[in-house]
Amino acid sequence: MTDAQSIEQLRHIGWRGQALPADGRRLARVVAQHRAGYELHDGEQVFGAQPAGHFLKRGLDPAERPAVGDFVEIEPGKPPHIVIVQPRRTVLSRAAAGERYERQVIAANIDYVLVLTGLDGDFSPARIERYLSLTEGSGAQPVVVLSKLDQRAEAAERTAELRARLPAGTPIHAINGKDPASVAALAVYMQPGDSAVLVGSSGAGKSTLTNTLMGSERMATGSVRDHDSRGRHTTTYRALLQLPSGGCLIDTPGMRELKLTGEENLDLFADIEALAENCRFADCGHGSEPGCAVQEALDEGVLSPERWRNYLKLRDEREEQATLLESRLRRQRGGRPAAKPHGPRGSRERE
Ligand SMILES: Nc1nc2c(ncn2[C@@H]2O[C@H](COP(=O)(O)OP(=O)(O)OP(=O)(O)O)[C@@H](O)[C@H]2O)c(=O)[nH]1
Ligand SMILES: [Zn+2]
Repeated sequence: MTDAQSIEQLRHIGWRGQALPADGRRLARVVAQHRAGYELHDGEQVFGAQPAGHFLKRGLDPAERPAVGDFVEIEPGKPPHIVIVQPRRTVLSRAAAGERYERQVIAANIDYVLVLTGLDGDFSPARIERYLSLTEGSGAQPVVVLSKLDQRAEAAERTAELRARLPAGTPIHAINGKDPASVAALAVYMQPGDSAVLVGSSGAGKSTLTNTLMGSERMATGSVRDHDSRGRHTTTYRALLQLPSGGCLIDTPGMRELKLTGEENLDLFADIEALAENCRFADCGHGSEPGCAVQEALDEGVLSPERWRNYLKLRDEREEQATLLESRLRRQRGGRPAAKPHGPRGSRERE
């Protein structure tokens, strides 16, 4: 570690603050969390650190502990200690598995979630919608990236199909992940102070895109690693990449296991929920009920059956999760019933 930290350097690890910490503390970003402690990046190098005692207190909300993506203030020492977690600008989280209900922070301070899908056999609007619903409420902006533009004749139709289906304003980019000129369109999401994560199924082209984004710098680092004992540096190497465009790309294993938590709003389907408000019966099951606005929209081709099915699937999953969440909260409170996140609607005909 050098003496003075530069704000310029911190911008390249995604920091957007104005004032450096006082009292001899330094600023760094959490890039990985292990049982044995944290791995931090200070804009220059990666090093290990321990949380200060107050983070280990029993009963502390786990969300208050340092998490991947956090900017933390550290006190020097061997090892250095994390004393403060700076306020988060965004939080990607999920309900943690386990006996007690807990929210687990997957990554903090992520500005853009790049949802990567191939225009080939990987193409699935339903899966894209699922990823988009995961970012709802996080503060991070989702960006849909379609790879393999060079490979598929039907690329234009698929892109158009998606544009018509997703909420207006969702950025969609079709690219060839191997071509730097094509990938350059994504640089707007990776400027100094920006942090992006890349999600998508295996084979979608995440590594290919990452390599192209990194350009020659990544290749240089890659060849160094090849002479290294592989594995040992892998986490460090992958966890936070400083991009030539000035921003950074964070790669955390947690991002690949995102699940719906029961708290999503499904804002993405606001039009369907508005449509259902027009059914004759307030508790319409949208099956064979008379006066069902959803069936009418399906019949008229205004609503696509595929999108309707995906909405139902995500809604059921959300309700299942919400029930689980409620029973966990009740157990935690010792048997007292909780307010239901999504209560049943009254069975009555509308006026
Ligand atoms: N032609 C073409 N091929 C691509 C493109 N993007 C990825 N590929 C190819 O698709 C295959 C899978 O790409 P990867 O980058 O390894 O995919 P990944 O998402 O990192 O996959 P995992 O590591 O399994 O998660 C490779 O053979 C790439 O060369 C693209 O835009 N155009
Ligand atoms: Zn209905």
